[in-house]
Amino acid sequence: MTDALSLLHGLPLLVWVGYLTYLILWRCFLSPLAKLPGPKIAALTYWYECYYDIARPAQYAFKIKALHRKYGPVVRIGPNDVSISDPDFVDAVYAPGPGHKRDKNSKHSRSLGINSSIGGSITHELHRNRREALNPFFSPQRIHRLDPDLMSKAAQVEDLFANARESEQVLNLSDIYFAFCNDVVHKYCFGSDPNLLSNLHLASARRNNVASVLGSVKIMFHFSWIRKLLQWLPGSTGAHGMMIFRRRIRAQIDAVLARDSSSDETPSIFTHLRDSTELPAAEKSAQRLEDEAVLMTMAGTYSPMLSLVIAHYHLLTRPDIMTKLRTELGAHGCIPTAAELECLPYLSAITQEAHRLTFGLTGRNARVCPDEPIVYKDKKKPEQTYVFSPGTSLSVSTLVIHTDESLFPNPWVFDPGRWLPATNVPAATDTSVIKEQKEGQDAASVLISRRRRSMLSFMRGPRVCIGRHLANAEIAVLLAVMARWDLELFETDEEDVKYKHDYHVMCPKLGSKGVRIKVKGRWGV
Ligand code: HEM
Repeated sequence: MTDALSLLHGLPLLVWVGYLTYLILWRCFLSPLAKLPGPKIAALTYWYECYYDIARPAQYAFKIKALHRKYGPVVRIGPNDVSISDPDFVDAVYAPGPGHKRDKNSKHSRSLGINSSIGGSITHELHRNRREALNPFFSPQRIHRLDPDLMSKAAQVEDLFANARESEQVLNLSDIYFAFCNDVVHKYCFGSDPNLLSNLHLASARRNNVASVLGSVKIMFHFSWIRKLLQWLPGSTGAHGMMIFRRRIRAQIDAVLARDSSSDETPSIFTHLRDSTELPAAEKSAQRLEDEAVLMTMAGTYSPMLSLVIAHYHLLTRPDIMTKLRTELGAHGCIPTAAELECLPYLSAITQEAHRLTFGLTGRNARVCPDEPIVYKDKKKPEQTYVFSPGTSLSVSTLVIHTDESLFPNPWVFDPGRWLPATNVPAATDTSVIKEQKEGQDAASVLISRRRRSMLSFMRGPRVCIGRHLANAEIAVLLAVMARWDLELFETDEEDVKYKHDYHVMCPKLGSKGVRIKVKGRWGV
């Protein structure tokens, strides 16, 4: 009897040991993925991933790049994670075309804790239904209706520059652009302008709060179970920052749900979701709408702010680029509409280059095909074919592609010329260009369209960033504003804008205060 009892007590331990042995054997030696090149022993230890992600987030993406250099285009980077570095394989992973499904990797997607948002939707079908409800708000035509809002916010930015010139005050562009994007997206979501641009101290606090949320993403990625615990520890963790952020958003959602359509002053994205007759009730619960709004406001504020400060930093350090932009804008006395600005080739090239060096999402943004194998053929070794079975987590690293020297020579240099035909005549010996060239198409266009196809800033396929047209409209208008002012950098250098850490989005040197400037005057006046 005693023997039987002690056996029973030892059972949980036995089950654990058995399970761990199974994991180690399967993941390291028996699973089809174990045969891939890459850090095999490292893949054995889940802790290796944690170490790189949490202790050395700066190095993680660079580590993947180094692994590709060593092993080639296919590398196993985690127990169930395969990284591919071939730009021509981007669409097979992210945009396979109609009839093919791509789920998200549930572990990767839960690190922000907004599981019921569109971005947190794991399965292809659930994501499609949520996306359909939001799509009408994000077409280029619909975004251009926001021109009056963009113009009035741009005028506010100009007032800030004018006042700072008078008072010789130092301005923080990161705070200003954060506030600008926040006001625009908040009004679109909820119908009212929070006017963060009128309170730059608050904008700075909110920007730092979002940065602290992002700073904790890697810890949450590996230890999502401690979120609940950490959020009650004030100050020290991003989890607490997220709780504060969520409360603010929840108050907006509760206010929307408390009203009905007859009392809405301005229709907005969330009044539309509330009144939708197509969405089932569960999709309109306060909790789900809160998740959706947290994603929308966070993504709609922080990411375009990053592209804007990167563009502006380089315009201020590279007078040749600023001169070309001013020449292109020269004919326009007042700020043209976003639609007009987006047709300007040099301005669009600056935008594209800023997106390239902002890198979109820097972490592993994997896709899982649930129902069919994905086949990859190595171009350099035609005899080598990889077949990834359904359920394999595949990702293409933005850092690896955006700094691929064969696509973007001198990749860390900010060079809008990469996106313009006149400055991109490929060598006559470049047979890959010749092969791709269609009748009547010049070689430069082939090269540029290959670069465009490889860009991952907004991702590709059915989960491509829904806010990309809004982001580009905001950037176009603010680039036109930048060109009208003579500014100089204040205690800011490249370390304040360069990719140093991977916190889901790129993060410059820790402790950076942002891009700061002094206003010398109106340009040309
Ligand atoms: C330069 C600015 C921006 C960048 C670089 C960017 C980048 C991205 C990327 C890479 C994704 C794909 C995420 C994934 O695969 O999980 C994404 C999705 C998303 N973005 Fe953006 N974004 C930007 C601006 C915006 C703006 C202005 C909004 C707001 C209106 C926004 C809202 C969203 C939403 C809601 C999703 C989820 C879409 C889905 O899952 O279908 N983004 N963004």
